[in-house]
Amino acid sequence: MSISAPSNPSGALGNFCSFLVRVVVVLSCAISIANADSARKLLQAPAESPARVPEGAPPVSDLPLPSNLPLIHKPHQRHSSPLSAPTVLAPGQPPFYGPLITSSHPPTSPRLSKPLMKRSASVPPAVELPNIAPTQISPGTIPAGLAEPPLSPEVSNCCKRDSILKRGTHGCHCVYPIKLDLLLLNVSQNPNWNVFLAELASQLDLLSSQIEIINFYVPSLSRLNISMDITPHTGISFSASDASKINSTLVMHRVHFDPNVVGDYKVLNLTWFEPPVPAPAPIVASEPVAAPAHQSSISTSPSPSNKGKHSNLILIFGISAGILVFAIISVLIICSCTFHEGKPKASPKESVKLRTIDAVARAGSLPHPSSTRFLQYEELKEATNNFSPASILGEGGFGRVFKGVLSDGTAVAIKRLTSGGPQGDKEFLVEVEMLSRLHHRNLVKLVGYYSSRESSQNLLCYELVPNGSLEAWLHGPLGARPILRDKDRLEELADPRLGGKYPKEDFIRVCTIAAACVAPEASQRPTMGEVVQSLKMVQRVTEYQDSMLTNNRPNQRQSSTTFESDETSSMFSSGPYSGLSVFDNDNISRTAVSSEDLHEGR
Ligand SMILES: Nc1ncnc2c1ncn2[C@@H]1O[C@H](COP(=O)(O)OP(=O)(O)OP(=O)(O)O)[C@@H](O)[C@H]1O
Repeated sequence: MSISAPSNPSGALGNFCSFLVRVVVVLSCAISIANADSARKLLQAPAESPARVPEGAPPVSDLPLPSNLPLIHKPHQRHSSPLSAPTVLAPGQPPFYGPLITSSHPPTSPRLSKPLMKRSASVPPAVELPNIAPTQISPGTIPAGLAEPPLSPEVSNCCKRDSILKRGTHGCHCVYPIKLDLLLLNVSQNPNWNVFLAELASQLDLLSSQIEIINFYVPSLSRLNISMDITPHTGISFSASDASKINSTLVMHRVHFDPNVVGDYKVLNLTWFEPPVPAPAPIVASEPVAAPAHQSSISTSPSPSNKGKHSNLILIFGISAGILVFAIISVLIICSCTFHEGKPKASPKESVKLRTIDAVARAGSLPHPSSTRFLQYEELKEATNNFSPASILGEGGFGRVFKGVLSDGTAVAIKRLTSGGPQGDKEFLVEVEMLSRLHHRNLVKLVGYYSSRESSQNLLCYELVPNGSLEAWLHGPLGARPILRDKDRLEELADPRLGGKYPKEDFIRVCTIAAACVAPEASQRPTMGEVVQSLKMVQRVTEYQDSMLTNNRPNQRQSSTTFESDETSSMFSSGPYSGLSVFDNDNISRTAVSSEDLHEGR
């Protein structure tokens, strides 16, 4: 019994799985690209949409904004995350004067604060302010009679960029200030600067000690441009809300100075410094210069806005990862199911057989054929009575053949092959595989086999042919040939049931053909085509003679064109029987045989 192997289900499955995996990979790529695009858009959003109100400054964005609202610059960009790139504090509200960038001030005093100097390198010059341009008076000088503002004497190089030394502290205690430039419009001849600072501080909810004048500039007689550093009372920088509050208080003119001291004011610039926030990755999607120079910005890092973007990104990546994992698991499940469906379901009996074959294959270390039964050596040994000489059927070129009966009652002929070595083992198994697939009614069926590399035993088990071989029947002592060679014994070959009632001439002709077929040498035997032609001639001669007898026209036999004789023909063209022609007297020509007969093989 053979077990049909599946038509390579693993190959088709492999192709299917590979297709699905490709689909998943393509989907993943698409998702990644989409994510990257989303991320890029999110990252670029602040720079591309400068008019967007930052979520990070709700106190400011909620405020009613005056037309001359100065914008706040975000000085720190070097270490800032792109998500904390400058955002606009006052969308669509251009300042009346434009911002007064510190760098546009003439370098007057060496006491300009260090952050101011540094920032001038990275911030482009701003809009010119013709109304407040200096006229006759040198910057940093003060007209006679005008009381000079008390400049902060403390300058230190120990602080980092944009930070300044906090006044009144020991050591290098640096803080990030808010820099404020005010244009005082009506400065008295002898203003009390302490009163000015006190008024400013109290109306900004600050302490006087938090404000220090670091520079001044006199554009005209009664006007004075004054630069101040506002330092945080606690911590090292102002919070976004504190900065926004100071900004809005100033620009909305909620601060009122004594008209006898400095008069009204205009806010020229307010810059809020904060410590750089270390970014996890050097993402510099939006450089500081990318922000419009005329717009101040306020940004915190991380601001709530950026947190929101981060959470959006995390959400997108999370969903994408989830989809990817789900797709991969689905593909694996589908592949697994398809693979199990593609497997042939062997019957219990076949399973046992396959297990046996597997076990033997493992033991014998050679792949064993699965298309026929693997028989146990013990069974074969028992069937042949331990390969006793009495069981021998015959011996061929590859070993002896023993007669036996298997445990299930099947009569078999067991051919025990002589060892052919390792190569012989391999060839044996190949042959078994081939023989097991050959099925024909004229071929002896292979029942099973046994093979062991260790014991060098290879046995084939065939169906038993009970009546002996053809050769024995033809050439053996009781066979046909000895009788055919003796004309006196030919009658022994005729079926006794005929009782001698048959055409004797025809019988002789058929015996002649049979004798030719069992010639000792193969080269002397006729081909099958010749045998068929000869038998047909025998039949036609008989029919012709019958017809002649029926019509009572015996002379027509000689004139028949069907069976014209060439006088040289004989029944067989070669061999010892070539001269023997039982048809000679009948003038039967081989050319009378129809062409279709010639195509019949041996
Ligand atoms: N299936 C069978 N049933 C009965 N007898 C068999 C069967 N197979 C072989 N024999 C006997 O065993 C003898 C040896 O057969 P085997 O097939 O080994 O050799 P061979 O066919 O005669 O020649 P070769 O070795 O060239 O194949 C045969 O002559 C026959 O008598």
